[in-house]
Amino acid sequence: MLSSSFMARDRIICTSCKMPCISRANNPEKENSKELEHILKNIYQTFSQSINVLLLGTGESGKTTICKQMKILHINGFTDEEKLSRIPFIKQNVHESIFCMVCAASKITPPVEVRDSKAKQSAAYILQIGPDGPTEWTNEYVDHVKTLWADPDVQTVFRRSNEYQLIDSTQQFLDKIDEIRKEDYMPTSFLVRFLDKIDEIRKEDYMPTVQDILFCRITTVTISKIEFSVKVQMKYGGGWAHFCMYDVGGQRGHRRKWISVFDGGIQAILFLIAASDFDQTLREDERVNRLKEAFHVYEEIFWSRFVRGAGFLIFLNKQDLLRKKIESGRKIENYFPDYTDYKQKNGVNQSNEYELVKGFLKHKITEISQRNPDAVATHIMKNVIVTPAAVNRNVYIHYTTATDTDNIKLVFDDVRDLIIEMNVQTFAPI
Ligand SMILES: Nc1nc2c(ncn2[C@@H]2O[C@H](COP(=O)(O)OP(=O)(O)OP(=O)(O)O)[C@@H](O)[C@H]2O)c(=O)[nH]1
Ligand SMILES: [Mg+2]
Repeated sequence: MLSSSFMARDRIICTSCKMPCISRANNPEKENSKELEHILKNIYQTFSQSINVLLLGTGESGKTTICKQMKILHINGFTDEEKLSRIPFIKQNVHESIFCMVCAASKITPPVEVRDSKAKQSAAYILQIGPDGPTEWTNEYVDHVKTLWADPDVQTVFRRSNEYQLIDSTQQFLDKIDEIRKEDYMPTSFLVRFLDKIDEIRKEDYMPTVQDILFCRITTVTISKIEFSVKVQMKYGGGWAHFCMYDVGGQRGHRRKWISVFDGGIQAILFLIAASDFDQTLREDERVNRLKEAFHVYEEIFWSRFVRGAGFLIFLNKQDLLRKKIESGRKIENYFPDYTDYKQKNGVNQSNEYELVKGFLKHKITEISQRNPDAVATHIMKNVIVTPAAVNRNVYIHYTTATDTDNIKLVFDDVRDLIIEMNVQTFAPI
């Protein structure tokens, strides 16, 4: 938690004026002090200019999902028009999931044979459609998808999804069909969580829910910007802080565009790492472990001279999936052998494996952030990194589930205060 001297205790907010809005503390001793003048000036400056936050992280770490959450939390959610515009992506995600599993069945080692004759027919049908999906969602198509998803062999392929590239929202989209079919089905956002909504999705009047949108993966975004204002209350003043959040593509091919965003003056970086990625490989290079790549990229960005002045926050994201994996017996030490050593040192009084893994990932990040700059190698982004700058900054780590609005609301409240605090300190005298 934060230990800032600027954190809200005496909440003094001026309600009559618009942004930027600063009120003075009603404290006669302090009011005239130089220190208070200085603090107020710094707060004023922070509030009167936009705070640029850059979301970074490798492909599918959850950056776009965080932006969608900011829209829900700070900009009245999505309009009907925006929701409707997501339908093609949702349909594409459903097809991508099922097509991908059918293809993977014969390719993984050992392969999985789909034995049921009906499911076999469905698999052939889906394969013959190809990766782009059907031009129209007919009943025939939907029935084939459902047959496959219900098939135990396809479920086996699904459980082995770390051995090939499957999008994370697969289960959410495909699971819920039966629920939705029920007579007493209430389409609350909780129930409608993108599970096997396929019956629903094919309908002419289908309107995606916020949860559908959160779980929908949109591959086309390379750089997008979202602007919002949040109310901030601090000890000596408060007001509306204006945030500009930049969402960039995270796959290797997109990373060279990151530099153009750095040039705009970035006050804070939210670096996302999909914690559940430990047993998966990159979509763009199946020889490379996803989590190892995330750590490499983190290292390069952390030491980059381009972001020297920026505050740094790390989201260890996809905690829901990490927990599921660990609780189902997946072993992180098979991919990160140093976990065994960490466990021996730290696991004595710790029976909860998931908590230990969380601690281990945090430890890895701390280790990277404390490395001797001279030892920092450059990997993928060698054109961006010049000389590692002398960086002296704290590293703040949050465990997040980007698809959970409540979780992100809580985390962002902390992050907001921290970013403001970092920026107020930027103006402080040395
Ligand atoms: N279960 C779960 N799924 C998540 C979480 N965060 C993101 N996802 C899903 O992961 C997929 C990728 O998320 P995105 O937000 O598109 O990732 P990104 O970082 O923008 O990816 P690129 O744009 O390719 O760099 C989407 O299907 C999201 O719904 C999470 O915390 N839990
Ligand atoms: Mg994205």
